[in-house]
Amino acid sequence: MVMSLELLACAEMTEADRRAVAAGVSGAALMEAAGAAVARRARELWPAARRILVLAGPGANGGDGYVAARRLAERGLAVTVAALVPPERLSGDAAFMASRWSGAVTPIADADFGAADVIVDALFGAGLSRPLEGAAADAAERANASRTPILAVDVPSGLHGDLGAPLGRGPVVRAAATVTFVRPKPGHVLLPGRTLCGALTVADIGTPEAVVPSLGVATFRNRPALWSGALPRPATDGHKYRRGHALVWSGPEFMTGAARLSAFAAARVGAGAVTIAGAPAALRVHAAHVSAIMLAEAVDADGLEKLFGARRFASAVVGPGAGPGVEAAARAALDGAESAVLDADVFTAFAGRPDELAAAIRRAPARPVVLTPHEGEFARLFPDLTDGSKLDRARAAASRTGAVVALKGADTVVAAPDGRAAIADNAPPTLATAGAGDVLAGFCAGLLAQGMPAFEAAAAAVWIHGEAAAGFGPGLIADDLPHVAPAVLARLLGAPKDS
Ligand SMILES: NC(=O)C1=CN([C@@H]2O[C@H](COP(=O)(O)OP(=O)(O)OC[C@H]3O[C@@H](n4cnc5c(N)ncnc54)[C@H](O)[C@@H]3O)[C@@H](O)[C@H]2O)[C@@H](O)CC1
Ligand SMILES: Nc1ncnc2c1ncn2[C@@H]1O[C@H](COP(=O)(O)OP(=O)(O)O)[C@@H](O)[C@H]1O
Ligand SMILES: [K+]
Repeated sequence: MVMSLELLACAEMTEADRRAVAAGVSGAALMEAAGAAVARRARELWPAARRILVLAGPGANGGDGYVAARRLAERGLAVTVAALVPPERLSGDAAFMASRWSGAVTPIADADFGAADVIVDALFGAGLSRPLEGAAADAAERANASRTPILAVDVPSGLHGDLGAPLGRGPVVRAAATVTFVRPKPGHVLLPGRTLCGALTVADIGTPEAVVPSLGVATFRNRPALWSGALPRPATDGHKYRRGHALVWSGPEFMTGAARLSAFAAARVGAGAVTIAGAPAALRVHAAHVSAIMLAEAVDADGLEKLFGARRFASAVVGPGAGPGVEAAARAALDGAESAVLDADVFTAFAGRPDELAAAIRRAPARPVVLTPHEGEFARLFPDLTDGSKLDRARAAASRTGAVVALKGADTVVAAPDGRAAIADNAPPTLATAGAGDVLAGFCAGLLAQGMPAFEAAAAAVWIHGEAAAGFGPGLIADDLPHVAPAVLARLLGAPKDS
C-alpha cells in the first residue's frame, strides 16, 4: 500500500501514466497490476464472498474490471461481467483485457445486482467527463439500491476525481471501499467524495518511482510530514519574547469569550507571550479569567496602532468576537504586526470587497497573513468564487489576496498564494462546536508568532485542531481544545531524549 502526501489531479494521473509508459512500463502491465490489486482487495475485505458482479465501463476503468474479473475467477469465484458496452467496442488495453476474459458477459441492463455477494464498480474512473446518464446511471442506482457491498475501482463511478462530487446532477456509486492507484486524488479526500469512497487504499501498480516527483504536484493531504520540519521547537537559550508575542484583539465586554479562546490557543501552541488588547470594560471581564495572558488597553484601532508602535508583536489575531471597528482593527494589525490571522467578523466587514482586503494585505507582501473563513464567510467575502471544487476556490482566494487561506469545514483546505494546498481529513464532527474556529485562529497565530511560515503554520494548526478534537472525544467544547493541544504537540515533537 502506498502512503504518501501527494494528491494527483486526474490530469496529473494521466500524465503519470504517460510518463510511466515512456519509461518503459507498458499500459497493459499497469492495467494488469491495477486489476490485480482490485481482486486482492476484494478477497481481503470479503473472504467469504463467492459471487462477484463486475460492472465494466467503456474505457480503461472497465479494462481494470476485466482484469479483476479474470483474477477472481482464477481463484474459483463465480464472476459475471456486466458490460456497459459490448467488449468488441472497447479499444486499446481495455480491449486486450476483455479478450483475455473468457467468462460470462451480460449486458448491464440484464444484470442481477441482488444475486452478487460483492459488486466491483469499474464503470468510470478518472475519465468521467459528463454526468452519468442512461444505462450507466441506472446501473449506479441499481448497485446502490441492491445493498450489496461495492468495491470501486479508482473512484466510485459518477464521482469526479478532482471535485470530490458528482458532475452535475448525475448519480454516483456509494462504495464500501475504493482501490485507487499510484496516489489518491483530491476527490478521495474532499467531501462528499471521501464518504462515497468508503475505505480507501492506494495500490502501487509499478509506476517508476521518479514519475510522481517529476510532476511538480502541489496538492497534498494535510499530514505532519508536510510541515513537521517547520514546527517550532523552543531553543535552549530562548526567552519568552523570542518564542513570539501574540496579540489578540478583543471585542466589547459581552463578546470577550472568542478572544480568550484564541489567546489560550496561541499560548498553548507555544507563543512565548500573549496579550489581549481591547477596551477597559472588556479587559475587566478578561481579568476575571486569565492569569498568564496579559491585558493591554486599546479602545479602538488608533489605540491598537499605538500598541503596535510601542512594541513588537510577532502575530496578531483580529476577528473572533470582534464587533464594531473590526475593519480598522484588521487594517491596524496588517500594518503593525509581523504576521496576522484574520477571522470571523473581518470577513463580514469586508463582504464583497475582497480586493480592498487584498490591497491591505499586499501593502507588505512579505508579511505572513492567514485568513480562516468557513464556507458562509467565504461566500460573503468572495461572492464570485463559486466555481470548481473547494480546493479550486481556496486556491483562487489565496492567489487573489496574497494570503494563506484556510477554508474550514470537515475537509478544511489550506491554500497558499504560490499554489500549494493541503486538504485535511482528520477532523471529527464533534469539532463543529461554537468557538472552535476562534481556537483555530489562535493556533495559527501561536505558530506564526514562533516564526513558522504561513502555509505550514495554517496546515499544522488545522491538523492539531482536528487531532485535539479527536483525542478528546465526545462532549468536546471549544474551551477544551487548547488544553488537549499539548498532548498532540508532545506526539509531534517527540518525547524529550533520555540522558
Ligand atoms: N492512472 C493510472 O495509472 C492507471 C489508470 N487505469 C485506469 O484508467 C482509468 C481511466 O481510464 P479512461 O481515461 O479510459 O477513463 P474511464 O474508463 O473512466 O472512462 C472513459 C470513457 O468513458 C467516456 N465517458 C466519460 N464519462 C461518461 C459518461 N458519463 N457516460 C458515458 N461515457 C462517459 C469517455 O468519453 C471515455 O470514452 C482510471 O480510472 C483507472 O481505473 C489503469 O488501467 C491502470 C493505470
Ligand atoms: N462536520 C465537521 N467535521 C469536522 N470539523 C468541522 C465540522 N464542521 C466544522 N468543523 C470545524 O470546526 C471549526 C468551526 O469553526 P467556525 O465555523 O469558525 O465556528 P466558530 O465561529 O463557532 O468558532 C472549524 O475549524 C471547522 O473546520
Ligand atoms: K469506478
